[in-house]
Amino acid sequence: MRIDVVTIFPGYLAPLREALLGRAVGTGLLDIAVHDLRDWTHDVHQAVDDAPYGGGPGMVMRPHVWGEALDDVLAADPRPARLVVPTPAGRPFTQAAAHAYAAQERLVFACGRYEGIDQRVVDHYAASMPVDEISIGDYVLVGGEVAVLVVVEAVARLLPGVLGNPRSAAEDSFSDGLLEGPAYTRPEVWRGHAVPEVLRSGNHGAIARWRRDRALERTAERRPDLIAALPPDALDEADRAL
Ligand SMILES: Nc1cc(-c2ccc3ccn(Cc4ccccc4)c3c2)n[nH]1
Repeated sequence: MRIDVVTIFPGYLAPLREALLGRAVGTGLLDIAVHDLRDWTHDVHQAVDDAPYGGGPGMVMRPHVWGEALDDVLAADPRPARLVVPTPAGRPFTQAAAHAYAAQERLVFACGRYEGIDQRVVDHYAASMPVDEISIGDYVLVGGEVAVLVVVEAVARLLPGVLGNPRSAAEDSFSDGLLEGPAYTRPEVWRGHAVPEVLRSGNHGAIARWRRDRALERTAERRPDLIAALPPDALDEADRAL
């Protein structure tokens, strides 16, 4: 998979070169290119923003610089691409979206700053390619870069060979629609807190049941919306007895 990121703060994307993702890039599983939007400005001030039409606070990113940048970035590789634009007003980015993105040959991320990017940029490219405006949560960031780090990590970990242990991607949170339950490791007792007995019993049936019960309890308590969204046949009799 090829990933391009266009931003006025390329340094913000440095973490993509670290650890797991860094190795994925090094082994050719992932090809990441970060581009400085200001490379496509022509004025001495390298202006990328201007006052919003209709008034209002802050500045908006000008369409023509984005158009020149995205035209060049898209033309640099023949693979079909999906343009992803983080914004507070976007559709929620979910694990399902991460799986959909992991199946893409190429993702191009446009990182806005200020009050966002002139809407005509999204409208223009949406006429010739898939474009997603996405939100990573109901809180307001200062720009799109952190959202891109989140999305790239969530997607890259699903790519075969990126994670050391492929099982965990298939069985992690949200894969069965529930939150992950509690996890424990040595020592058996830490500051007076013992590991739940069942986890040391070797009884795999009881362990699976206990883990499912803890995941159901946690999900019902913290994310009742996920319980409500489960398909009717998702909960068995033992689940309902909880
Ligand atoms: N989930 C999520 C995404 C963002 C996000 C993404 C891109 C940008 C570009 C500029 N801003 C700042 C901004 C503040 C207020 C209104 C509009 C834009 C961004 C915020 N915040 N929260």
